[in-house]
Amino acid sequence: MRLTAESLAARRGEELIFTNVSFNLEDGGALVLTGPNGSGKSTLLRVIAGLLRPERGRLAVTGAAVETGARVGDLSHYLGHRNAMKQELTVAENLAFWKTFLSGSERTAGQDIEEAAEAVGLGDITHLPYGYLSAGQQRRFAMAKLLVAHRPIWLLDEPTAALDASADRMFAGLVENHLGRGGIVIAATHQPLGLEKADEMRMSGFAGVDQGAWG
Ligand SMILES: Nc1ncnc2c1ncn2[C@@H]1O[C@H](COP(=O)(O)OP(=O)(O)OP(=O)(O)O)[C@@H](O)[C@H]1O
Repeated sequence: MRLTAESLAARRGEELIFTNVSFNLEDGGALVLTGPNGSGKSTLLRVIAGLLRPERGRLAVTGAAVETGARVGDLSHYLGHRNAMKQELTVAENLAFWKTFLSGSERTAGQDIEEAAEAVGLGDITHLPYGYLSAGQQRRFAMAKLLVAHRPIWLLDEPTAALDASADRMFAGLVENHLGRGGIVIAATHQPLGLEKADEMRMSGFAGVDQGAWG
């Protein structure tokens, strides 16, 4: 699989956030987005996920296992700043919802809920309401969502915020494992994720826009 972005530009409201963002990632490839607050990392992830329309540019995913015309968003897990879990449902109920919602077919079936909970180090508390858990436990279970359905592309926004050191290592292991199986990861982060091989793209916000980047 190959994920290509060509000359992407994005706008939020009236503001142009970035222009001319291009990259190529193949099986096992990771891209880490860095840059100051407000430089457009989350915006770029949302564009890739298909949650925001790019102002300009093109995104494409190709490969033997990719159906013609497949959208990047449909092949992606998007882990945003928010965990996208219902506070009043139990962890197991939340993960069951995501498993059903995200696994369209045999090919996209992921791990069992208990297996995914074990993988994030919290196998014994899936019966608790999500809202009872600490911020770090909630984030760990948001990561378990990546495991209950298979999506080859992981789009991660500040994935390790609120995590302790052991959870950082656990998460680096999950990501390395995904990459080792040919997955692709794009992560926005202020902290090193501990990935052995990752390209870095530093976002600089409005720079370029003033320099006539529209051409
Ligand atoms: N819904 C929105 N409407 C208008 N402007 C927005 C919206 N969301 C974000 N922005 C603006 O877009 C710019 C880029 O924000 P973005 O969240 O992509 O930055 P970031 O690099 O992820 O920042 P951080 O490191 O703080 O998470 C900021 O100036 C922000 O104010």
